[in-house]
Amino acid sequence: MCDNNSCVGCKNPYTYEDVEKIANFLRSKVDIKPRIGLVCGTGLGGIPALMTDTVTFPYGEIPNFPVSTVAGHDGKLIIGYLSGTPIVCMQGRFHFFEGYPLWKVVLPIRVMKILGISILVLSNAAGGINSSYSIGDIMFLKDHINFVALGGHNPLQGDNEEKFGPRFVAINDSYDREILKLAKNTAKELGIKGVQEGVYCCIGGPSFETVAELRAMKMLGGDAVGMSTVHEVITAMHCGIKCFAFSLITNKCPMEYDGKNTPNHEEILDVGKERQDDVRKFVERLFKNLAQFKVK
Ligand SMILES: O=P(O)(O)O[C@H]1O[C@H](CO)[C@@H](O)[C@H]1O
Ligand SMILES: Nc1nc2[nH]cnc2c(=O)[nH]1
Repeated sequence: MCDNNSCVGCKNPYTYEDVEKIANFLRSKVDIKPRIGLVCGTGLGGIPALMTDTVTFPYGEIPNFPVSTVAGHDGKLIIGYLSGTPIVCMQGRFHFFEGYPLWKVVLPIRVMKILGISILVLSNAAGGINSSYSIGDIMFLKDHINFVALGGHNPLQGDNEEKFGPRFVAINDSYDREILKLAKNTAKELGIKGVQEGVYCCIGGPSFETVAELRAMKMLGGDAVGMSTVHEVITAMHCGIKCFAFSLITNKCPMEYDGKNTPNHEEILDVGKERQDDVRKFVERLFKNLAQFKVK
């Protein structure tokens, strides 16, 4: 094991106070107290354009923060307002496959917690496993299957930091039912087509899935697959943040051995661009509706 706090096997060295220092750095530069956090997935980095009164921090300028290495992830933390609500937005996230240990992938969520968020909205690009899904559909997550955690990698591993939450945390109710209801009503209000509700499977990546793996996921009840989100959700649940997540279905997964539907990152980015108007409209209205949402 190396000592640079970056390899997968490294134990999380960040105490609550270390994370607080990062939050204090941000607080020293901006007066806004964010209420909601937003994580923009692959190809969904256009959402921050909707924000007002923004202060932008490239990840490289935040002390002790990781940096984004994936195309479609700009690598900026933006604090400002969305639909009148103070928010903190990650324009680009970190992934396990980038070589970061999971505790580092989720570090921004703990920073957001200390900044004061009580709700986290996450987005991602995902491949559709459910045969009734079409490219461009928006799937609201009702649950997930986390193959990374089932395989032994969990962002909460290592010493537990009690100031964030307990050693053992229940995550059977990760996707807040009330926010999910609000999101469904929001999509209905706007007449957005192709809205689904389903189970997101998380793999480590960066290779996509084999046909046999996809068929196994389908048998287990998975509707879509990607390489992110669930680690952030686990961390948010650990420190008492309510979560809502949605996937943009950017491709149909290859469920047959016929060479069709082979996923590639460029097409995934293109679908993100094609659907950005509806996604932006939805996110803007969701945040407007969330402004009235009382966190219990
Ligand atoms: O989950 P986000 O960050 O949207 O990224 C998705 O897109 C990438 C594949 O093109 C993978 O990283 C997958 O997880
Ligand atoms: N793992 C995975 N991630 C994706 N992100 C977007 N599409 C896909 C996919 O088909 N598989």
